[in-house]
Amino acid sequence: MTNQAESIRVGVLGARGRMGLEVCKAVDAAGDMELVAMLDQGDELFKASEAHAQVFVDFTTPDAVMDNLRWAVDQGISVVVGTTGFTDERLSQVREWLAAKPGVGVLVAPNFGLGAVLMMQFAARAARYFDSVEIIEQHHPRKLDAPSGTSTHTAHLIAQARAEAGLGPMPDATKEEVDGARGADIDGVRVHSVRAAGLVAHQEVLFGSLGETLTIRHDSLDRVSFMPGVLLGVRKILERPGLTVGLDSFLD
Ligand SMILES: NC(=O)c1ccc[n+]([C@@H]2O[C@H](COP(=O)([O-])OP(=O)(O)OC[C@H]3O[C@@H](n4cnc5c(N)ncnc54)[C@H](O)[C@@H]3O)[C@@H](O)[C@H]2O)c1
Ligand SMILES: O=C(O)C1=N[C@H](C(=O)O)CCC1
Repeated sequence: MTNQAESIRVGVLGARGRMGLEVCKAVDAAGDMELVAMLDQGDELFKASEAHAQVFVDFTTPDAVMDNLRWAVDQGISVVVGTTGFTDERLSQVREWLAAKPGVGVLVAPNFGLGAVLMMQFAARAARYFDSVEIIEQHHPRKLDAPSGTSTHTAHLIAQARAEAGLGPMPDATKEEVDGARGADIDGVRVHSVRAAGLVAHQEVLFGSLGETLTIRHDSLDRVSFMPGVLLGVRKILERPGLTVGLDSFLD
């Protein structure tokens, strides 16, 4: 049963989108949360502060998210962000805004699937033991960006682990005859983006070494897979001022 006195007041941005609709349902069904605002493109953000939202959940677009974040942080509203497109420059900008608002928290998580978080952790752990690694991410064809936020984050983690282990570039004698044939180069890791009807969100990390390969794969078969992670973010963000990147540190 909802205890109104302790409920977290949540506003959803991108509420009419694929993820936003799912988040509204999950927040509405959570006994410890109250859905106080459902906003999409064209709606005025001040409606959420009028509704006294304590936390925003943003699943909008890479073009929209920074303006939303700026406004929320200025208003003292903490934000759980699933929207992709976060470069190092964007993260530095958010840190700057937060420096002026010490009580406010922002969580930017490239993937809220708990299995996906583990897949990234396992990939980072395996990285030092293999000569080669490539990432194949697969998504539905209405996705606006490539490569995915998850694959970019995974590539950063792998590159960091390889650098810490003193590994050099991967063996690869191939001359690319057609641009793009070898995928995108993210921190020295090749990332291949597949878009096909019927898919939701999937990623394989393929490692190779002498006479063996290791494949780590995660599949989100339905957008409900992201909801436990989103709700965890909402529950924890009010105790986590400043910027947090990735859901990892919110897990026990
Ligand atoms: N982190 C994760 O676990 C995760 C999971 C799924 C999707 N995503 C990301 O979330 C984002 C949204 O994905 P989606 O599939 O729901 O997209 P979508 O296109 O279905 O939904 C986006 C919604 O945002 C709305 N919107 C656009 N500008 C807005 C603004 N200024 N204010 C409020 N709403 C605005 C659009 O009208 C649309 O309804 C993408 O960046 C996607 O990559 C992240
Ligand atoms: O459907 C999407 O869009 C997704 N985007 C995220 C990404 O870019 O990694 C997470 C998975 C779903």
